[in-house]
This record gives sequence, C-alpha cells and structure tokens, in this order.
Amino acid sequence: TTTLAFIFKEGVMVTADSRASMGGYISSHSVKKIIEINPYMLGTMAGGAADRQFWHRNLGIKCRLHELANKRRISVIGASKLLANILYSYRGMGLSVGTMIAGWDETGPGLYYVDSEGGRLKGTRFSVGSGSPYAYGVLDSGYKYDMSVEEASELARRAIYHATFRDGASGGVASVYYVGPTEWKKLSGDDVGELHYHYNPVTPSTVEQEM
Ligand SMILES: C#CCCCC(=O)N[C@@H](Cc1ccccc1)C(=O)N[C@@H](CC(C)C)B(O)O
Repeated sequence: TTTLAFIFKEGVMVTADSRASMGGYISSHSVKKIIEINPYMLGTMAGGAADRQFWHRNLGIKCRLHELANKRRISVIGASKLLANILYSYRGMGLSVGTMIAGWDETGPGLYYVDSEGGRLKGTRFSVGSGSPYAYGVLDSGYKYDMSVEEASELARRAIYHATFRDGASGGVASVYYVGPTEWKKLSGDDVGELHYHYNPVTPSTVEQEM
C-alpha cells in the first residue's frame, strides 16, 4: 500500500492506491483505502485488509455518537484520539494498522497519523505504507505550501504513481481526494497503468531506445 496526505494553502490533499496483496499474490485491485468517515473527514488505511474494514466503520460510529452527545461535529484531533486509544487498547494483539485522519474543523485543516502501536502524530505531510519511501521522494521534492488545488492534486497523483511503479504491494487505481473548508471532494481516480503512459509518452525516440 501507498497512502499519502498533506496540508497546503487550500486544505488537505489525500491520496492512495487500491492494491491488496498476500506475499506475491495480488488479492485485490480495487480496495477503497480512503474511507469517508463523514462529509468533512477522511481516513486512510495501510496494513491489514480486515482491520481497515472494521476500524474505519468503528471510528465512523464513534464519531457519530460524539456528535449526538455533544451536538457538534467532532474535531480531527478528537477523531484521531478516539482511534489511537482504541488501537492502543489492542496493543500486542497483532493488529496492523497505519492510518491518517484528515479533515477541516474549527481550527482549520488538520492531519494526523495514527498506528496500531498507539502512535499519534500531528503533521502537514505524511506517507504511510510499503510504498511510502518512493512516494516521499516525489512528495518532499515537489511540495510547496502555496500550491493551487490543481498543482497539489497533480503532485499527490504523481507521488502515488511513482510508488506503484517501484513497490510491488501498491497498484491499481490512484484515488485523489481534496478536503476543503466544508466538505471533501473526490478529484480523480486513475488506473496507474494509464498514468504510466501519461508520464512516459511513447514517441519514436523511446521506440528507438527499446529496439
Ligand atoms: C493473508 C493475508 C492478508 C489478507 C490481505 C491483506 O491484508 N493484505 C495486506 C498486506 C498484509 C498485511 C498483513 C498480513 C499479510 C498481508 C494488504 O494488502 N494491505 C494493504 C492495505 C489494505 C487495507 C488492503 B497495503 O498495506 O499493502
């Protein structure tokens, strides 16, 4: 898996691939690794496929209960603490979860990294999963705070593409979501095979090289 998210001038960009693997076997090309917790918050998932299904449903329920009890939307900090505390209570029981919570609340755009070791980090730029070293290479070299939504979504998509090119556990579709002040929007979903020819157009000279 390769997931990444970063805060920039216009909000938060969230991107992930869609491959599930079991060793060298690819068990799915269409896993939704960006989970729509509610209309203004997204979660990403790397690690165990079963864990993804359960924990983001579980988190969605806890966030909704918080809203009903407090008559207000839960903050990104609050949602990340709920998830970190639940995961911490399962420490040592073999959970494998590396997740990010991205959203926009009264304090502005927020991004947290949470994992099944119980770690929780606030940040502006994360990549999580087996492909993250490759994604960081593109992300860290291209990141600027003052990007437009178009520039930011292209940087995110490119970072995921390069990770799927080098990481055997990443692939399928690169999905790009943007979190704005009032809600998230899905911007694109491209098969990385098509992205390959988008970034590496075939021209007579490349045909020469491969001859
Ligand atoms: C057997 C088995 C695992 C079932 C499929 C399964 O969870 N694959 C895992 C990798 C993994 C994890 C732990 C034990 C083995 C294999 C997987 O593909 N994770 C991706 C994200 C999830 C949400 C799809 B990614 O992190 O690569």
